[in-house]
Amino acid sequence: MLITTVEQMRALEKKANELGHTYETMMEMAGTGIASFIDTRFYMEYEEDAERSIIGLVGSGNNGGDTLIALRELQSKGWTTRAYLIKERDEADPLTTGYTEAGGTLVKHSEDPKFSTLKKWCSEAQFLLDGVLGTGAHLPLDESIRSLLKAVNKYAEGLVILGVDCPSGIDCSTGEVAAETLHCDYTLSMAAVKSGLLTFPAFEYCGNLVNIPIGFEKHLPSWEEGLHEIITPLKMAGLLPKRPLDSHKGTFGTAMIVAGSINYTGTVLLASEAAYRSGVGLVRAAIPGMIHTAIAGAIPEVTWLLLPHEAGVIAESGVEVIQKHMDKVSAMLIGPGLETEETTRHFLTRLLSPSGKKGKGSVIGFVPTEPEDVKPKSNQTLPPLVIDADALRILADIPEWWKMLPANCILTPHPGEMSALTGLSVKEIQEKRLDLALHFAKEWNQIVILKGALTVVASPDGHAYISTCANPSLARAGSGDLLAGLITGFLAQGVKPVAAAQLGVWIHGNCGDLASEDVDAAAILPSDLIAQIPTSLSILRGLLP
Ligand SMILES: NC(=O)C1=CN([C@@H]2O[C@H](COP(=O)(O)OP(=O)(O)OC[C@H]3O[C@@H](n4cnc5c(N)ncnc54)[C@H](O)[C@@H]3O)[C@@H](O)[C@H]2O)[C@@H](O)CC1
Ligand SMILES: [K+]
Repeated sequence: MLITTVEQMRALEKKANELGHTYETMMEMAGTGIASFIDTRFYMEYEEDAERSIIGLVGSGNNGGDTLIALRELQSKGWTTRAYLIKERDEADPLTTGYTEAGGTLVKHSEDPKFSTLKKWCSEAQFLLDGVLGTGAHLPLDESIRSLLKAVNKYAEGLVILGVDCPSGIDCSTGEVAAETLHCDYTLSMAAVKSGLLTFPAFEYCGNLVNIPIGFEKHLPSWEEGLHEIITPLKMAGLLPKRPLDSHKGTFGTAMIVAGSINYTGTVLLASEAAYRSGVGLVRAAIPGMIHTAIAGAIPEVTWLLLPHEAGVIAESGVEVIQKHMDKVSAMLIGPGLETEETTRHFLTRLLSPSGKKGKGSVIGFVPTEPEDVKPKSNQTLPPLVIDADALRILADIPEWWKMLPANCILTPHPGEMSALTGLSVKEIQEKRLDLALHFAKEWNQIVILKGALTVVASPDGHAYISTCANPSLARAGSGDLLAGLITGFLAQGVKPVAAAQLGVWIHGNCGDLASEDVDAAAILPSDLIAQIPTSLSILRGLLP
């Protein structure tokens, strides 16, 4: 599903119109598409004709036009339909006459100044189509529209509300929301979701997003170029790595998880288990050796690489141990629970960069058996990387840190880490999530996953992919380890970085939705989310032909 700004959409429609796919045709397709979605989606639930009753709120613009056509089509499919005209439309408007000729009932607000008909209709209907305002809306709302929406808010309780293109009262460019806006159960987006809806609080009013094609695809074959996308399960299913029957563990790669410290042990387990459950052949966790006994029994499948430590954090000389064991590692996650001590900073910079300077710190406790004179390999020899959590914090303190990284690493900052990396405030970041993620992905030449509700995956090529998952069960310590582990697991199986990032983000969000289906989200732990990965994967595979 694609995302457009209002300007992009207008330009596309104009071009299609010039090429002979007229505005009238697009509106006809919009209206019939809405009707067929509603009829198909709700047919089984509301089989009795008497139960299939819908009111359309019809505004004066094209959004109202879409709505009249949809009502006409539903009327001819056997629904009981009623059109409530907010403002006068032209007497000779063919959309109005087409609707009444199909047998539809129509009332004008001027004939119902106290909304008594509206109230009665609401009490008799199951569905409400909100076609008051579309992309032409500008706030503040006129008093007439405010009073109408207020009345509907009062009378339409319990109805299934479907927004035509957007919930009326939202500015589709800025995302600004009028207080009277109806909370929709579905938003039926014409051709693409309008970008303003993918901001808060606008998104909270949209319900489920549905795409309604308006038929300009064949006239504008390259219309999708340059548009951002919503991460959809259907697309994700196509990105899953294949599982050939004659496979062996080597077929699915090896993920190395460089993580953990004396204070953060569980993080290693969460990331490692998530990587395994993504389907990877082997997970090797590179940890400060002293925490091994505490966690080794927790997941029998994980293999370990014990690194030297200083007071419980990975020590600089861990670099040589890792470099000796890179054979077959097909993706690496660095960061969860590392902490940011001096020796770990040196460890990270030397691991990432051939020019990383040796630090002065001494190694206490574990002494590596590997020789000390192994030269750091060029950073270009590192496998695909995911950089998360404390590794991001460490990098943030290094001027032009991104130059130390190979291109196309996956960085997974939450807004606080993004703030450390960019020097911007969390507020500034949250206000312009999409723009900033794209800006910095390009500047750093890295894939940026800006986490949080409506997570953005921004690629350095200027494309962004947005998750429409907004589930508070994901907002908990440890949830990020799960995401980073999943992505690393997919990378290790050979999935391309931008695809692995999207797969991880979708499955992570879906695990939150699955885990909170029948229980309170407040009680869900990241380990409950991990338990949902197999179900989530089978949902995706079930979508494959
Ligand atoms: N242009 C096209 O080719 C297509 C447009 N489509 C539909 O058309 C919509 C856009 O149509 P329009 O440009 O006519 O815009 P709208 O249907 O959003 O309505 C604009 C009208 O609302 C009034 N208005 C705007 N802000 C207001 C406010 N705050 N208070 C009171 N009145 C206000 C304007 O004066 C104008 O009369 C889309 O959202 C979509 O539903 C679809 O039919 C597909 C094709
Ligand atoms: K609308």
